[in-house]
Amino acid sequence: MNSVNTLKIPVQITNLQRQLGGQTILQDITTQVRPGDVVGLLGKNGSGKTTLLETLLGFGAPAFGQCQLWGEKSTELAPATKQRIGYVPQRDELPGEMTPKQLFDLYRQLRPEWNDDLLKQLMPEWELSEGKRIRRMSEGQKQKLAIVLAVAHNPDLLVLDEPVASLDPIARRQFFQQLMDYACREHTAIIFSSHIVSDMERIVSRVWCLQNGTLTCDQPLDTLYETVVRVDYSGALTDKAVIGIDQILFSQNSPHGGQLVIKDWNDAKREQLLSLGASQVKASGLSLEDIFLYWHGGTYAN
Ligand SMILES: Nc1ncnc2c1ncn2[C@@H]1O[C@H](COP(=O)(O)OP(=O)(O)OP(=O)(O)O)[C@@H](O)[C@H]1O
Repeated sequence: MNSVNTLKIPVQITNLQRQLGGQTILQDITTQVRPGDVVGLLGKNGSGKTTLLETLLGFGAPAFGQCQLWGEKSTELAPATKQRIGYVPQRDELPGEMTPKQLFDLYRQLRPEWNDDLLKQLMPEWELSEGKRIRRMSEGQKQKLAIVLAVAHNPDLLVLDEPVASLDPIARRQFFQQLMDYACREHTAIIFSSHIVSDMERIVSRVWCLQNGTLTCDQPLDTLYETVVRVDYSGALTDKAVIGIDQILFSQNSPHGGQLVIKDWNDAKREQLLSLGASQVKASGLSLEDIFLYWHGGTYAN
């Protein structure tokens, strides 16, 4: 890739390995995020999501490989490049003794692209008061304020680590609607992690899935829907025969028929099933939540 191209790519991660406390937390991650991409980062507790988001933002150096934002090494970003980023950390890092108004006054000085119009729209929409001390706010109110602060300077890259964990269902819906409007309007690259997969499904264009620090899925959401499917079939397919089919995430077989969940579903796999003795092969789509559950072993999937 030439340097002109990397300048246009908000996030480029190459062969990333990160170690913490002598342990390898992230390994072999190579991926990128382009302008307008909305990436949903999924993974079980402890799979490395926060570590990945913090590393790509330059809060800590990789043991191997690198993260670049618009062609600059994340750990050595120029001040002007930092201004292009909005970040909502997983833990509340707001100064409790300040009010939102005092914070806004401060940020307005520091951030040239500060957007007071957006603030005027978001504060009442989210029922936030400018004069209330932050330490007196509820967790959800603080989370909303952190989101407002992250978007109010019109960033080109927005990174949100569990941004909706404390929000009520109405606020969550509002947040996703606003994020969607924002992404369409500004062509901003967005990466966010969440355990609420059904919400994520409404908005993401791409899915990253981390398993023990490895990116095992990095695909457009549409591709996932098309290629990870539940297959119902009639006929006697033995467990032994099923083992010969690549990328099976789940299987339940009886002498009369059965059900499989398969990755990378395509016509060749359909033919393979037919040649093994299956008939009436019918593939149907899955929700992102079910895809995620099957991807992790399927124990609790429907
Ligand atoms: N400073 C640290 N030193 C050693 N290990 C750490 C440190 N920070 C995190 N880890 C470990 O790294 C792994 C990944 O943690 P991380 O917080 O990135 O996971 P996560 O996917 O964000 O989890 P969750 O969904 O619970 O927020 C965990 O096993 C955690 O214990």
